[in-house]
Amino acid sequence: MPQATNYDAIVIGTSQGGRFLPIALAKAGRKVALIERGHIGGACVNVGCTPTKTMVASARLAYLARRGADYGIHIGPISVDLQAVRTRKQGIVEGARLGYESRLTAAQELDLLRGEAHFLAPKTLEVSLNGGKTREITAPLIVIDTGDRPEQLEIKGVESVPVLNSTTLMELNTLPEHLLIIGGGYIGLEFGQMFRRFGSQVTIIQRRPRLLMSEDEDVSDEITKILREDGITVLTGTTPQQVEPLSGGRIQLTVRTPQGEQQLIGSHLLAAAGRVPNTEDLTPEAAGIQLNKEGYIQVNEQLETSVPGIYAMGDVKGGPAFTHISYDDFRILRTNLLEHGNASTQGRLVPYTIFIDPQLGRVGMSENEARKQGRNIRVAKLPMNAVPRALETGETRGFMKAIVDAETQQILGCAILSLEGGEIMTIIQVAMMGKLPYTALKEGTFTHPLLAEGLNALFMTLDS
Ligand SMILES: Cc1cc2nc3c(=O)[nH]c(=O)nc-3n(C[C@H](O)[C@H](O)[C@H](O)COP(=O)(O)OP(=O)(O)OC[C@H]3O[C@@H](n4cnc5c(N)ncnc54)[C@H](O)[C@@H]3O)c2cc1C
Ligand SMILES: NC(=O)c1ccc[n+]([C@@H]2O[C@H](COP(=O)([O-])OP(=O)(O)OC[C@H]3O[C@@H](n4cnc5c(N)ncnc54)[C@H](O)[C@@H]3O)[C@@H](O)[C@H]2O)c1
Repeated sequence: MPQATNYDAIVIGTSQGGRFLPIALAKAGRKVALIERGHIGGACVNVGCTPTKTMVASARLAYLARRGADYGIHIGPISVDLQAVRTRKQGIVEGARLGYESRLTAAQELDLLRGEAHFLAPKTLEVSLNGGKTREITAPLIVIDTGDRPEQLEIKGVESVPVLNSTTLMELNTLPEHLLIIGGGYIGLEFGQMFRRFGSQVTIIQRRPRLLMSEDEDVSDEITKILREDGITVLTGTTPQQVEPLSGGRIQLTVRTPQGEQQLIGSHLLAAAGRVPNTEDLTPEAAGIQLNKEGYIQVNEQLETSVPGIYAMGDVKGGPAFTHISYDDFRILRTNLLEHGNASTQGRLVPYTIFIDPQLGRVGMSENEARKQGRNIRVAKLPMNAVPRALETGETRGFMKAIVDAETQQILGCAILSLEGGEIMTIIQVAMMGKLPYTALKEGTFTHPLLAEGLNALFMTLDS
């Protein structure tokens, strides 16, 4: 093998964090190698946020079209062309990917290596290039942004049936007649509602007692009610036992429910039971990088691994798995590596939005978390049917809820289950960032009739 090429920095993975950091390092005059084995842009652009939210938009249109008559608009029978939905999705994904690719290839002092990285030693990597050759490269600074992938199902008989995951489900050209979904988390819920709206029968099988177990009970319960209203079968506290193929390509799934064993028959099976980190192929053990028991890379608050000079960002380090967190990891590393700062993950707000309809926008503490910490709290809650904008648009499902510190009047967190719940949550997040007391939102003048105006009424519920 030829001699190793020396770089100032190596970044592995081109996701939201991984593609910005090498550009910033290169702009600062460092000689940088960026390695990517798959599509440029990582999971978010190619198989995550971008394609799903594009398809969620198609599904919402189908939903609204079916509700046309409620608004006095008659448009005839509705049909869904899944191939056209997919083509629209592919166009948006490819456009985004090409944009990222051209920015990376145009960057000076940056070598984009298309292949898979494996550690040979703490500061040395071998890259198996996509063309078949290998290269050895070294750098004093290495940043790992290799992400994660769908976890495979461990159910008796699983090898005897085709199992879809979040990536392959989006490549179907024909609509599943009955989609069985294992897992009642983000992916199970977003795809469950999407395919129900496209016209599939959908059953969600959730092992834990509630959907979205880390949310408060009232949030989980309201979401379950909404999904059931939409015609989705939601089975909670239910464990898949065995799966087997039936004639005609159908699939039989035996589950243990709180009421006893039950047989479900579906046309397709989706694994949405969590994700596992992309660490095996990376051979981090060759560098002495410590992993936790689930295989995630252990980092400190500055994102440094157990090996000095090697950092990890994004999903591969465990914890909240969102694109904006991967991007914030980039900010931390840029501050510390290029600006002599001391940024850390400590105390950062982790907002997120689940793109069901109505959306669930969440930030800060849940009521359960605040009570567990023994905080003296007050809880503001308002059903969406008390908000004029929701009534006018016919989108009254859900509620707004905020947790307030009874002594300081500061907002500790919120759950907004509403049309554009993510945007409304962000208004509260900004108030939290500015450390405003809840009274500032209670008394603020907001445009009538916006959904945001509902924040006045939400916090007024604390007057009584
Ligand atoms: C269906 C779905 C929907 C989602 N929706 C949202 C959403 O709406 N909002 C949101 O915030 N988050 C969403 N997420 C989560 C989001 O996609 C991830 O949190 C985000 O992509 C994490 O980025 P990352 O930095 O960890 O790297 P990733 O995006 O996981 O990218 C890692 C990259 O590293 C490459 N790689 C891996 N190993 C190697 C190796 N050894 N050598 C070379 N390259 C390697 C991979 O090919 C990949 O391109 C969704 C995820 C999924 C699956
Ligand atoms: N809108 C968003 O931001 C968004 C959307 C999609 C995915 N994501 C990210 O992707 C990650 C992965 O999503 P996910 O939904 O796969 O995982 P998840 O961890 O959110 O949910 C998995 C669910 O499957 C259940 N489960 C696990 N094993 C099971 C089994 N054998 N039978 C039945 N149920 C089982 C779990 O109880 C859990 O509720 C999320 O944590 C999230 O960070 C984010």
